[in-house]
Amino acid sequence: MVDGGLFPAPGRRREPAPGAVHVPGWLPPDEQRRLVAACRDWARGPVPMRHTRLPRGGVMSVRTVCLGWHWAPYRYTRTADDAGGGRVAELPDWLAALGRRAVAEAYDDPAAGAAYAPDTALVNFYDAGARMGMHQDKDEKSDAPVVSLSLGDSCVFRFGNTETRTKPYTDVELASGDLFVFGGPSRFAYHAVPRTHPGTADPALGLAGRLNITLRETGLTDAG
Ligand SMILES: O=C(O)CCC(=O)C(=O)O
Ligand SMILES: [Fe+2]
Repeated sequence: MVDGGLFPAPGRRREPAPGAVHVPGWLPPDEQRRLVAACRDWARGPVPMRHTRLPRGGVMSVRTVCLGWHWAPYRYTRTADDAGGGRVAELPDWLAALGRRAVAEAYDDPAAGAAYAPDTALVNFYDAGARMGMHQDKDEKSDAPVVSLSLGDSCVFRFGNTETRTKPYTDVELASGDLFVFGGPSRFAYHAVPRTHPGTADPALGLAGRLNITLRETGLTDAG
């Protein structure tokens, strides 16, 4: 099932699963442009954007660069040991603040927003053929929500359940500027990006492809 129909009204919240909230058109165009520019900066280093290698030999089709903590399957470290060894860039305060606003508005809960303290961001770039298989975000030692921001080409975002990587799931269309937050009973739900829709980005954004930023709380400290 596709959630929301052809032309969902910007800003209307919907909840494909308990604790999973989709806010279409959350980021206005100027904030989208600012984020695209920031992603370009982060992709330049100190750690390069790379196709993540999986332990069984696979290579992810998306390219990823991380802020705050570096994710490589299946843990977080401060240095990018599978991508040149550099120390990851800081997660900027303004991005954490955007995450707090996202949680507050998605859940209509200012206290939940104020309590949110993301310390890592994964920035994924999808070219026309890239996708992401069904997985859980479960390397974090915190059950705080994941905040997802989408830019550029729209995609199909498959949002499932916590038990299996199969049905029941809901296929949600994520477009540029959309916010998706998953926490509470949906925090560890399986999800995927089976495909993007190449060429659907607004040319004014200046991005060919899709960017997705997820903010997370790792629950980690440098003390280990
Ligand atoms: O690209 C997306 O919308 C989802 C990305 C994702 O699931 C992840 O980075 O773990
Ligand atoms: Fe994920």
